[in-house]
Amino acid sequence: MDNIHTVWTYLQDKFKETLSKVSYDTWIQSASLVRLSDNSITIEVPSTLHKEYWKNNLSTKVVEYLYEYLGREISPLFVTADEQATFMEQDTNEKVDPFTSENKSSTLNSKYTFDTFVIGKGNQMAHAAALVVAEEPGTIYNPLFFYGGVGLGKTHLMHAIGHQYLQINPNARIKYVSSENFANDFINSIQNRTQEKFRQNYRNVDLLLVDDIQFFADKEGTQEEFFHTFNALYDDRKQIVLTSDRLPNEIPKLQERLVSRFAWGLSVDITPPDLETRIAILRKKANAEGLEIPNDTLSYIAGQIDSNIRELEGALVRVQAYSAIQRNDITTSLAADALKSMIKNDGKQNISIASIQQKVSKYYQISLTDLKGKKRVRQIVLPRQIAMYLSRELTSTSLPKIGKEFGGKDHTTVIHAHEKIKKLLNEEENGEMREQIEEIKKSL
Ligand SMILES: Nc1ncnc2c1ncn2[C@@H]1O[C@H](COP(=O)(O)OP(=O)(O)OP(=O)(O)O)[C@@H](O)[C@H]1O
Repeated sequence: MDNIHTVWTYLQDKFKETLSKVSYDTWIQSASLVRLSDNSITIEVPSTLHKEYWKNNLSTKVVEYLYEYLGREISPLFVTADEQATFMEQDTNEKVDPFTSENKSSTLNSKYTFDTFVIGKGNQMAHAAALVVAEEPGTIYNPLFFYGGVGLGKTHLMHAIGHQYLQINPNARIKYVSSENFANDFINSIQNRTQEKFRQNYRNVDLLLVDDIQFFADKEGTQEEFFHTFNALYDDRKQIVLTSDRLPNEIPKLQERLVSRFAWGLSVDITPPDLETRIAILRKKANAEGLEIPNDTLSYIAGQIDSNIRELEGALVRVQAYSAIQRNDITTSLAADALKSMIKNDGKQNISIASIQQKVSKYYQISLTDLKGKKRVRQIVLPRQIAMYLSRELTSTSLPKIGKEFGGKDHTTVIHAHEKIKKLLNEEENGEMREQIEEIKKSL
């Protein structure tokens, strides 16, 4: 039977024969075959830039090669890692790919393993807890709860637990889902009167991984259902792993009984990586993709992107693509050029948090010390939240870093401020506030 690995190896070999080394390294090495069915395949690529390239330059070849190998016409679909994550979640309840023998792990991203995870100060404890849970599930830390800012490796660790668990128990039933997909599955099951199937799907598993549970906020029916799912699995001593961008008690409108259950196990935060860890992550990614990048260039890139690992990876992809397009080796000056255009593209590089703070404090006539301080009076709190909102909207700075710039506040305070101002701006009666914010923006 055709196996996803052999088909991918065949395609890789064919491309190796026809492409130059640098093209092969840039486009093929960075991709992976994530799904194979009777008449289609899905290839995961690192970015939209790669996706366009595959579509325009490589897709005809894929069809041709697969026809040669499989004797039938197969249409290729290209997805970025983010899109793939969504597909995976949507797919978990339904199809079983007849061509792979790895159905149990089909919901796990093969790149997110313990082997590819770099340990640093900010994630050491989370990593250790993840390993314990993978090896002794359902006993010591149940549930295991990871929380922290965007793109810091929570999902990666979750998948790593799944892979490790499967390695030890090859027949284990594992389910990975985002909280949004859990909610969608639940709603669909009500609409289609398939609630029993839904329950079986979620309760007959050995390991349940639920990502981004902050999106349970405000979804009462889903919380109710999740409460029962949680209880059934917990009583059965099945391991549950959850992630969120904040602690359970900071998730608005999360039922108290869920908050308290989530606290039964272990909650561990993941904080942004220091420079050394960022360099180590870049080095590992570069090695995995067979890229030769001098150490000073790796340090340069790591120095530019200082908090979010997803962005750090994006920067590496950009540098890699830039070098392939320019047909030049990767050097620090090439990286600087590549990243300059990246930063220019999102238009966020020129505005600093300090300038936002200055303009906002001047506009509302409060001191900078108050703006960054802890006073809770309305005349100060609102400008402070507006300044945080603008910092999030107009700069690429991570949430924890914004919090730090505002007198060492937690990233959840920034999330809260951003959400609050966004909501106020959407309310019709707040026209005056919209104008004020526009005026501040113009002055920046
Ligand atoms: N310590 C690490 N070592 C290697 N790669 C990492 C590490 N941490 C994160 N990454 C990589 O960074 C990217 C983002 O990580 P991930 O998706 O796990 O973040 P997250 O915390 O779940 O973010 P979000 O809150 O947006 O869901 C992934 O490609 C992941 O492989």
